[in-house]
Amino acid sequence: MNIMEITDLYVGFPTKDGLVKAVNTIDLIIEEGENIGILGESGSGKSVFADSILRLIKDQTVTKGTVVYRGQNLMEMDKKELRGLRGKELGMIMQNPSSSLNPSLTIGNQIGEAAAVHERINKKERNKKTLEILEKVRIKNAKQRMKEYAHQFSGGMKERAVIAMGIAQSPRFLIADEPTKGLDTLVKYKVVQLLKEVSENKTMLLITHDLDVAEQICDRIGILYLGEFVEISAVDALYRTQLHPYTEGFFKAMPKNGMLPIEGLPGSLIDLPEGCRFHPRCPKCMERCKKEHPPLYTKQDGRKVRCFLYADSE
Ligand SMILES: Nc1ncnc2c1ncn2[C@@H]1O[C@H](COP(=O)(O)OP(=O)(O)OP(=O)(O)O)[C@@H](O)[C@H]1O
Ligand code: NI
Repeated sequence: MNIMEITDLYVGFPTKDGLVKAVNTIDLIIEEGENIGILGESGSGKSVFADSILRLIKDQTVTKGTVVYRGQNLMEMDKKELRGLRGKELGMIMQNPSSSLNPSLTIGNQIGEAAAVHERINKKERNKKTLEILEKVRIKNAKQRMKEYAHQFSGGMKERAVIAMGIAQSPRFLIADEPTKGLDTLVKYKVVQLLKEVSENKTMLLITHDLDVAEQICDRIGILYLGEFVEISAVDALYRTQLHPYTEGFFKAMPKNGMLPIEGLPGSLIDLPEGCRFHPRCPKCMERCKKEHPPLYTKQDGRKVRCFLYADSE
């Protein structure tokens, strides 16, 4: 069953230099229970995409398209309805724990607040619930630690606290933006284990740069380039073979694959490259790619790829 259907999603930021087309355009169907990864280099639009689903983007932004979550179009919902869904149905694990944790509130208070938004519960119940959540994200000595402040927490512990806030109301759908960023290998591994646990029986949209993290957590992956998907595929198939030349480059740029950078720089989001957006950097560029914008082709095995090399494979 589909839990979310995203159609023609577009997000543009008006700036003095022109319209920054950060998401342009995304179609994606997410099935209930799956973990879907969104990968792409810095600036490809991952965070804007995630934020736009929850309508966390400022009002003056130009947004188009529909995001239908369990039959309701989030883009047309009024703010009050939307607030009712956030946290309870749609949980968010924000990028950057340092800015999403309030330095002047204890960790316990913040999680308690996140847990009790829609419920009138007394202090004792609230503390009990907070303790349960902290234990769920495996923060040791939770009773003591809930009285502490963010600055007393290590990087890994802060990430756990942010995850705790995201899952506080047991949402059905979790969005996690770079939850392993800046963590060293061992801590990262533990956070990955935790994300696997907390996403059981949930749907999760995970944003990451990290191919190892995505491989461990996700069932399916979408690769973003300049605000659009260039490839969407099941994890196993994708890690065996990459179809799009950009995806191939992205994999080769990973440290364990030789760290071979993709030549050139991503084009401008204000003046998007004509034709295929990747063509100026593509080692396999053909004449057609310079003029025509390729659609997302669906291959017989279900993999999707936005590249004319696969024009005959549908
Ligand atoms: N408020 C804004 N006004 C103008 N441009 C913006 C705004 N917010 C984001 N952008 C631009 O949109 C593009 C996509 O940004 P986004 O944060 O989604 O990238 P990302 O893929 O999440 O990158 P990272 O991996 O570094 O987190 C970037 O070029 C960014 O500069
Ligand atoms: Ni981001």
